[in-house]
Amino acid sequence: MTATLLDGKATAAEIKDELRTRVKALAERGAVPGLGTVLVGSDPGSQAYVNGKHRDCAEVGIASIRRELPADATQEQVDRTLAELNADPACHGYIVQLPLPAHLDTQRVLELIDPEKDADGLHPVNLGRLVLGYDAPLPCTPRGIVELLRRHEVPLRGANVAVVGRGNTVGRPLGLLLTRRSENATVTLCHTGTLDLAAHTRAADIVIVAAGVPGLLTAEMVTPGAVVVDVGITRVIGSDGKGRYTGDVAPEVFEVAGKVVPMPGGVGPMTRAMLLTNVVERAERG
Ligand SMILES: Nc1nc2c(c(=O)[nH]1)N[C@@H](CN(C=O)c1ccc(C(=O)N[C@@H](CCC(=O)O)C(=O)O)cc1)CN2
Repeated sequence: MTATLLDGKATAAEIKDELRTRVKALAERGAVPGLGTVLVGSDPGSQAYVNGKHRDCAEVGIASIRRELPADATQEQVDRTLAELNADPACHGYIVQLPLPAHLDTQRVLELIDPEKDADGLHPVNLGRLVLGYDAPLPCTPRGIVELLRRHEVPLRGANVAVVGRGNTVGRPLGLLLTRRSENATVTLCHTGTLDLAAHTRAADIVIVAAGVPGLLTAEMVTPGAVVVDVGITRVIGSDGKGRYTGDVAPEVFEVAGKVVPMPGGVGPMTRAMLLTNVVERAERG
């Protein structure tokens, strides 16, 4: 048996089509949603991701606002840039591309984003709102995973879900999303302190791996027919000396699982689509 692939790229394209219609409706009311990005330094990977976000904006009709600072930018310069975006009425939401250079205080930077303009949904106020079940921009990767599973009719209600990884951007908020009444899944949040990881993943209907450990999830750790979601994305150097990205799911898992969200082509494109969704929703609220 080979698993059915849940295509994040195609699903993200569908979502972008829907967003294009919503953006047109906003334009008829004289409102153009705007997404801002703040890039500090010239890391090629981060530049590529930021360029991708602006390409996505152009595709759906969202206005792009780009702020670029040198790698040696001071904390003050960054703070000033965020204050400008917070005050800019054309900017409905923005993100600070991570990781930031080591001399900058990432937590301070994230906290300086106006929570109402937090397109990544990572501000402590918005994570707190998620805990309390209040309306808030949702973190893009967890939201993208839930949306992809929903659109591919993977039942969540009553499902046993093992989430591997307790990071603040994926694992922890994903546990919160999946246990909302609207999803009603039962979540086991596994991490480096988990004693018998395989026992938890084998007991799960859905296994979501966001550990950043290439090949961590092997075939013996998955019950036949389970749904597996690969969130891992680690840059490795192949035997040919070339760099490439690899996920957390070992290739043999595809022979055991019923459905797999692969990397590439799964969670990454959905994360990008959810960023656009957060900005359009913000603009629709006026
Ligand atoms: N402020 C943020 N910084 C970072 C985030 C984020 O969500 N917000 N995530 C990553 C980088 N990132 C977006 O910024 C991102 C990474 C990967 C993908 C993606 O689509 N990946 C492809 C595979 C790799 C590739 O082709 O480049 C895939 O999964 O198919 C999208 C966005 C860190 N920083």
